[in-house]
Amino acid sequence: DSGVGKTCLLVRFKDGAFLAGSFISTVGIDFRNKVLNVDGVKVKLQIWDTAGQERFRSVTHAYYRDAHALLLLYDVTNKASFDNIRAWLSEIHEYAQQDVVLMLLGNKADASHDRSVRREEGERLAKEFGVPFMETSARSGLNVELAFTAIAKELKHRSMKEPDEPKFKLHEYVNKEMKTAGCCRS
Ligand SMILES: Nc1nc2c(ncn2[C@@H]2O[C@H](COP(=O)(O)OP(=O)(O)OP(=O)(O)O)[C@@H](O)[C@H]2O)c(=O)[nH]1
Repeated sequence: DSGVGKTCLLVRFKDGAFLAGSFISTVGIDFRNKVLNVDGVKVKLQIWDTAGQERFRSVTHAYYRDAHALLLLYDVTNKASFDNIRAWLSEIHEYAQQDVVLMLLGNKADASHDRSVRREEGERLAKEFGVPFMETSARSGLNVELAFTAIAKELKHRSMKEPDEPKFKLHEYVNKEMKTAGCCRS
């Protein structure tokens, strides 16, 4: 949805900074590239930042088809954005590739006073749909690197398919990383 923090999350990942100040809603679509080193291999991520506003829906639909991965965000301070996740998931099933890598993110985890969606609710929804889940914060940086790195690892493993290499398991990787970091790394 609009305002959940998609642009801020991407800017935090790309530039390591938080876009404070007034909220400038994305018009249509935007993108940023970032090159990551994944286990000694350079992986270039081209990350599309969609507009959450309803009036841009037809523009954003066009980009689902070519996406290798989708990060689906809601805002933990905005219950409606959480409730809308089911509708976004059905859009994804309609427009995206069947084997698209999906991850559910509950953003603005820093905003504890305004929280209206508990972490357990996010976990439950993610489990229901079989997608990895974590809470993030573009403001504090919580789990931002982890979310994008996990996606990059999955995409790298899919594209390289080394015969002797064990299959990368995104779910397990995310759960393990969250546990070792006590779920709260920035
Ligand atoms: N507290 C807090 N505020 C955040 C966080 N991420 C984004 N915001 C604020 O939420 C507002 C919206 O952020 P954007 O990143 O522009 O939202 P968006 O999802 O890209 O919105 P659209 O472009 O309209 O789809 C801004 O005022 C941000 O400062 C966060 O992690 N914590």
